[in-house]
Amino acid sequence: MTSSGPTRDSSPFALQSFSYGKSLVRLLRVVRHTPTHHHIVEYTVATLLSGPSLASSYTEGDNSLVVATDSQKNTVHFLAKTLPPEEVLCPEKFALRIAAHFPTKYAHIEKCEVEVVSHKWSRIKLDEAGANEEEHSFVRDGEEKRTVQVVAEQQGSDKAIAITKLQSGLKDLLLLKSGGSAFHSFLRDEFTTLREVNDRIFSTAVDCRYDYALPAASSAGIVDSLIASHDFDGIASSIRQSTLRIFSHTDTGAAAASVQATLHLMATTALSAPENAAVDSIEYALPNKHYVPIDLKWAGLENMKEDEAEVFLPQADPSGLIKAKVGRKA
Ligand SMILES: O=c1[nH]c(=O)c2[nH]c(=O)[nH]c2[nH]1
Repeated sequence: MTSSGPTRDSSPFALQSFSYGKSLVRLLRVVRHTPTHHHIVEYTVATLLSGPSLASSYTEGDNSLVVATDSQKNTVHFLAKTLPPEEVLCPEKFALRIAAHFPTKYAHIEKCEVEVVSHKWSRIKLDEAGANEEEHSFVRDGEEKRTVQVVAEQQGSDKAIAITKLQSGLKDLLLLKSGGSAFHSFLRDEFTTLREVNDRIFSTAVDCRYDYALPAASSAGIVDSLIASHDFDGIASSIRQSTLRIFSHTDTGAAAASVQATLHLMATTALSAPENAAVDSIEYALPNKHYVPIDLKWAGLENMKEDEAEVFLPQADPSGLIKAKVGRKA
């Protein structure tokens, strides 16, 4: 292919940043522990590659160093088939292996960014006590997802691999409490119409991300050592549980004053748990999905007192959005 544009030297423009890859790579992996007892994971994966020598693919139409996005997709599927089952079943371990693969295999790929989204499949439980767990039958019991973002980069003259980002998360976890949430004593001026409430509905879709502490420098076997030394599934479950606990139990006191205060308690509780010591910082984005009492005065019915109302209108938009990141002090 010939380039029709000006050459790099004569161009008044500079390529300032670039990366390319495949998004929405989907897969389901079945692990057959026995012919009938299975584990499954369903992932949506994205890869993004970059490195200075790939600039010519943009500026000169030179594809000679381009690892095709189709090949990136094939690599994800190959690793899903060939990695040890315990690594594929854990989204963090799978993302680390994919991210390290590209800058390890290709000397000119300096950086790989990977995102893995894990969709929820739970083993079907047919009796209340959960004793009767189906061996290879699963249910999509909610839209919540685990997420992982990893960045692997070559460092130094020996191009050793460093992991410069390992961020896990939880998103689309839809929660609602029908009481035990307040919002009052906020700034009032000529723009204020909101009534103060001591009790209201609080609903949110939790978006939570947490960063793992990482060694500053690259080191041989960094991915192996991260995989061996972290209980990623245990940490994900601890953070999910503490998020649910704070959401449910924060009915009174300072942490119940607002979504802001509840969010802060969620974050500090997660960081305080000894099992989460490997987590450096945690951030939440909590929409405040509004439900407003419906006026039924036309029928002679009182339904407008926030703590006595029984029929509410879910509001599609707008919603509040409360965000914060909390880290450990140095
Ligand atoms: O918890 C809340 N925080 C706010 O900042 C806010 N603003 C608002 O209108 N409602 C709420 N609720």
